[in-house]
Formats: sequence, structure tokens, C-alpha cells
Amino acid sequence: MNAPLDSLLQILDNNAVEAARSVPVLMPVALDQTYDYLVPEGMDAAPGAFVLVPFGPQTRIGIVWDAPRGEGKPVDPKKLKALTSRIDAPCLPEISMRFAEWVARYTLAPLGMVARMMMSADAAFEPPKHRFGVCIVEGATPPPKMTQARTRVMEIAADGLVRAKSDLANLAGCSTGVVDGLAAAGMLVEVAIPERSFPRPLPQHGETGFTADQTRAVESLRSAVDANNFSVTLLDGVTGSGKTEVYFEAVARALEAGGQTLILLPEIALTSQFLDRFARRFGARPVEWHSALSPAERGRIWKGVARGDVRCVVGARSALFLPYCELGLIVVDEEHDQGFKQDDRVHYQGRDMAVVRGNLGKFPVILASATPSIESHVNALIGRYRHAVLPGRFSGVEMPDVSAIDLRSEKLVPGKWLAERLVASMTETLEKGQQTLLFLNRRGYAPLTLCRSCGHRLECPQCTAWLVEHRFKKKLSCHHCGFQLSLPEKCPKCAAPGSLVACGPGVERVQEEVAERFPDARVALLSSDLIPGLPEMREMIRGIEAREFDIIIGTQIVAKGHNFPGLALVGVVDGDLGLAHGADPRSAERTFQLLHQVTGRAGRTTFVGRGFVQTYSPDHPVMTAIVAGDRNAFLNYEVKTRQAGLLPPYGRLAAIIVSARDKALTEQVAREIARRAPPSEMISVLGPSEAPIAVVRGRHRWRLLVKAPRDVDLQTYLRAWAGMIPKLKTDVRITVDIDPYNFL
Ligand SMILES: Nc1ncnc2c1ncn2[C@@H]1O[C@H](COP(=O)(O)OP(=O)(O)OP(=O)(O)O)[C@@H](O)[C@H]1O
Ligand SMILES: [Zn+2]
Repeated sequence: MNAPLDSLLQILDNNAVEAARSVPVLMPVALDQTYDYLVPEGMDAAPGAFVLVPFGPQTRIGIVWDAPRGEGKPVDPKKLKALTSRIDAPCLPEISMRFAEWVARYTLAPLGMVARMMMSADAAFEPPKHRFGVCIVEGATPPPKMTQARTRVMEIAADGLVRAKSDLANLAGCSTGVVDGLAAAGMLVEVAIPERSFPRPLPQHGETGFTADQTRAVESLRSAVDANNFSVTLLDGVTGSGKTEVYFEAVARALEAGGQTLILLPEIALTSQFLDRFARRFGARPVEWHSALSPAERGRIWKGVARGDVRCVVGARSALFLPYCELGLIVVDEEHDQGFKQDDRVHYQGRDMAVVRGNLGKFPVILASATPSIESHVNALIGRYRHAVLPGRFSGVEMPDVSAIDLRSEKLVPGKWLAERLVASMTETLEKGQQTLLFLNRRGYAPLTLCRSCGHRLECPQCTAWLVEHRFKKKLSCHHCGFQLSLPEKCPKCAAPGSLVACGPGVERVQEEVAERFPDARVALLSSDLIPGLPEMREMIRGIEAREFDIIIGTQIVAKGHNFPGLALVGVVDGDLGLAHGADPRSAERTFQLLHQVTGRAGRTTFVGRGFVQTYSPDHPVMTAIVAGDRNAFLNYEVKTRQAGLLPPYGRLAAIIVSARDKALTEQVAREIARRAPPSEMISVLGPSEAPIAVVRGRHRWRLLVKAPRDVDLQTYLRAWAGMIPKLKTDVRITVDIDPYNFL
């Protein structure tokens, strides 16, 4: 080719490249926009790539987005900065970008914060730490000096495996110096140890036989998977009906079809019992995703999911934000559980977002529960969701016989918390060698400590909350901010010595009473503050399952999902506890679910269980439905209440929470925000009013509640509203919580 033409082509080429060479990058920070960066020659900055970029004074990780977002000021192309480098990590799949955008739009969270959730595995973006080992060099000539130790090492290495030097030395019973010597002599060669791979679940490993009812449900779920399209099925079955076994078949089908699968569980239900069951069915343990993983594990799993090496994840709500490239099914087990709602940073409801993810990915979603949320129940009722029903227990054993103990007539002995009828039943149960579960959803010893001589109540100095006594730890602690105080010997106000008394029961106090009444019984106390972590919790659950305890006392961590074959009796110490929250539209639903789930732990396999609920309001619709075992009675009552009040799912709610250190400022801003609400015939704004917990961590709190009919676009309204609010003083924080579950 002649020279001038050659260079001309070169110039044209460069221009074309230069014009196309800037990309939008999303930063994982609280911003809703992308920033443009130049792509250096030769760098592959495809959409979804993770890149290092100069961001303010720092260099940070961002994601190359596939289209610019937000309304940032246009920047002179000549002033654009360049990407620093591409990170060696799999790209964020396109569907994850669409999902992030959807979640951000719905929750009103900045897109960058949703992206940050998707990147919550720092190690995935760090250079891979290769571990090196040694293996034998075939056909190398042995050095003249072959000591005994050297011979032993070579004998072990003869199998050709790659081992860490220290492992090889340990096996041979010599020092690593010997291994080094052989490497220097060319007998062993240093190579990277391959990363541990993920065990593949096998769809046909441990196939189960099913009852007729179960078979129908299995068929229904399989057909949803076979349809290879978006659908939601509510798998609605009484406790112990075999929902887990049934949805495992849908998981098997989706795996066979080549999809990745995700099972979401409330974090506390991620027990080894569940993992063992999975392993029995699929011949391999699933990959777990929860808050207790090490950073290195998080990184490894994140990459494994993005590359498609991980086929099934069992995890807490955050597992929804992993970078699946071929997701084909999501199961949300215990779908009614409030643990799926996240209440910090990005306020999202994991169950609802799972449905969104299924819709985007065009695959089925299964919601499983013995006590479906009213939302899912209504969706099944009106045919928006498919409905698969398991009406009876797998074992054929009847549902437990539940009675209310009316504490108005069957009075408690002062200072005691267990009624005589419950105690008598416990005695009987013990004599039969069966287990009792006492349920009280309150940690600690006593929820209130007061001074007998001056009436002073011990409160948290930074929250509107009483300090809860934790007798084992000899502390008073605040359950809202974690503030702790050693148990004082005299009243901090009037200094009267020995005048402080504990009021009301917590699980520790129930344990004290049990120890007194049943000194020989083996007692387990399960409360999140007494159990250091998931492994210890799993060990306790295993012990209960193996009948190493006679009486189990626990908060809600024992209420759900467990299968304790020896459990015959459940006593609910305070059935009214959850009903008190007047402002919370879900308090009746939540109480019903909890009581139904916890009494449903009794008598699951060989004998009929028994339940007692201690209550001062036996006529409340929740209590009558629990005692009659009539779930539909409760659902009908609750659906009517929601309809009448235009509450979810018949209406939409959003909470706006204003907080600041200064009391007057908080109120002033809350009122100002309310004043600026755009007028609307459909949408009503309630409040502002001081939050029930008026101060948390020294911050004053005011709330507004926004209510709209179902078909109104609440997000657009809220966004328009946000545009009307003047710039805030720095200390004021405004939180928007779409579909709030917390009203405190
Ligand atoms: N088809 C089956 N074959 C063998 N065992 C089964 C079968 N179905 C259920 N089971 C057993 O019955 C028990 C209850 O099943 P499972 O835990 O799946 O019920 P569940 O409906 O998920 O209960 P919960 O709502 O209380 O969590 C378990 O021990 C399970 O192994
Ligand atoms: Zn506090």
C-alpha cells in the first residue's frame, strides 16, 4: 500500500475510534447518575465491565453502564478523564443492570446504592490471590543426593497432584526446606493451585415418592418451570405438609433445563437441617449466601455465580442481588416472613423484588408458606398468582390441638409467667419423654426496670425506649441502639439501695421459672443475643432435633421452619405481645402467622401436638382463629379490614421519616415537607406526627404516611414532591420507605 494513503486511513480510523470511545460509568455511591469516561486505546470496556476510575480525589471501582443515566451536566469531551484500568472480574450481566434500575425506580433509592448491593463482595474485584503449590516433574533425573526425607516426598508427589509446599512437607514428615531443595533440583515444579470448584447439584440424585396431594402440587410447579416463562405460584401448605420436598422438584426441573436456581430463606432459617435435606435430594450441598460468610468466600461465590459455575444458591434476601447469568427459578420459602424486608439504605421487600426479577428474566417464581402474606393470598385469590395447595401433613398426623388460656380468669401467680394448666401439661409431656417449646418473643430478662421507692423507670439516654435487663450478661441494654449499662445497685435517681425491680418477662426470666419448676429437665434457651453466630445456632437446632433437650425456650428464632420430631407441646407465654402496635396495619397478620407457625412446630410426625396460648384477649379474631385452627376465618377477617381501610394490597403506602439531632428542627422540616405535598385527589398524606419511638440514637424522628389506591403511580408522585423540597440543613435526614413494614 502506498504510504500517504496508509496514514490517511490511520487518521480516519483514529477519529472514528475517538468519537466512540467514551462510556458511562455508574459508581456504587448514593448518586443516581452515570459519569462519562474515556476508554484508553486497547481497553475492553464493554457494558457491565468493572473498571477503576478517578472519582474526585480517589480511584474507585465503577461499572460500565450500557446507557447514560440521570441528568448530570454535559461535560466538555476534551475534559473527560480516562478509565484507569479494567478489573479482572466477570461483567455484570445485562439483566442485573435492568433489575438494578427497576429496584432503584421502585424504591426511590439512588441507582448507585442498588449497584453497591450488587457488588457486596469486595474480594471479587481484587486481583485473584493464586495460591501456589508444587507437583512432580515427570521424567526428571533424580539429584545425586537423595536423602530418606527427599525419597518420601517424591513418593507422595508421585501421584501428580498439586499440593501446597507445607502440606507436602507435613505429609512426608519433614521441613519445607526439603521440598524447596527438590524444587531447586528440578524434581518438583511450582504451579498455581486450581481454585476449588463448586459441587454440582444433581437433579435426579435422591428422588422422593409423593402422596397424591403432593404429586398434584409437584405437577403444578413442574408445569410452571416447563412453561419457560414468567409466573408466580403460591405454594400454600400447612406446616409439615412437605412444601420443601415439593419445591425441590421444581428446583430439579429448572436445573435440568439448564437454569441457575435461587432459594431465598429468612436468614435464621438457613439451618444445617435445611442444607442436609438439600444435600440428600441433590447429592451436594448448595452454595450458601448470608451475612456470616468470610470475605474470600463472598468473592469466590460472586464470581462463581457470574460465570455460571454456581447452579443453586440458598440464601438470605441479599442473594437476590448476585450476578446470575442464567437464573431460571426463584423459590421464596416462608414468603410471609418480615425478614425479607430490608430497612436500611435501600428499603426493599425481597419477596416482591424476587417477583420482579422473575418477570424481567421471564422465569417462574414460587412463594411457599403455611401462612401466606395477605398480599400473596389476595393475588392467588384473584388469579394473578397460580395456587398450589397442600391441605394436610405428610405424616397424616392431625394439626395440633390449640387452646387459649384466658389470663383474666386463670390468673398467674405474682412473679410467675406460666399458668397452672400449661405447667401441668408440661409435666405430662416430660413424663412421656417428649419435648416442650415455650415461646416468648422478647429477649432478655425483663423489658422494664423501675425503682420501687421513687417510681423512676430506667430509659435509654439516646432513645425513647426502656432498658431491657439481660441477667446473664448483668447488663441493661437498649434494643434500639445497643446502649449498655451495668445493672446498678441503687436507683440512679433517688439512690435508694436495692429498690430496683424487674417488670414483665423476657425469655431469661421464663427460663428462671422453668429451672425452678423443673429442676431436672434439660433446658435450651434460644435467643439471638445469647448465640454468637450461625454455626452455634445450627448446633443448638441440631441438639433439639436430636432430643438432647426437654424444654426449649425461645424467641422467634425457634418459631419457623424447624422440624423437631420430639416436640409435643408448645406454650405461647404472651400471645398478645404483637397485637399492641396500633399504627401497624400488619400487626394482626404478623401475630397470626407467628402463633400459627410456632404452634405448628408441635406433633409433626407420630403424635398429635398440643398448644396453649396465654392471652388477655381470647376474643380477638387472631386468637379465635388460632384456637379453632381456622386459617380462613382469619384471612377473611383480615382481607375485609384491609379492603375497608384501603391498606395493602388494596392500597399503596409509603412512609417518610424525618430525623435530626435537633428536636424543633425535626418537627419544622417534617411540617414543611407536608406543606409542600403536591395536591392530589387520590393520594392522602397523613401526619406528620412524632414517631412512636420518638428518639433513636439521639436523633428525633417524625413520620408521614402517604396512602394511595393501588393503581396510582406513587413513585412519580413522590419524585415530584421531592423536587419541591428546599435544600436541607446537613444534619436532617429524610428516608423514604415504599411499602413500609416498620411503623415505629
Ligand atoms: N414425600 C415425602 N417423602 C418423605 N418425607 C417427606 C415427604 N414429604 C414430607 N416429608 C417429610 O415431612 C416433614 C415435613 O416436611 P417439610 O418440612 O417439607 O414441610 P413444610 O411444609 O416445609 O413445613 P413448614 O411449613 O413447617 O416448614 C419433613 O421431615 C419431610 O422430610
Ligand atoms: Zn437506645
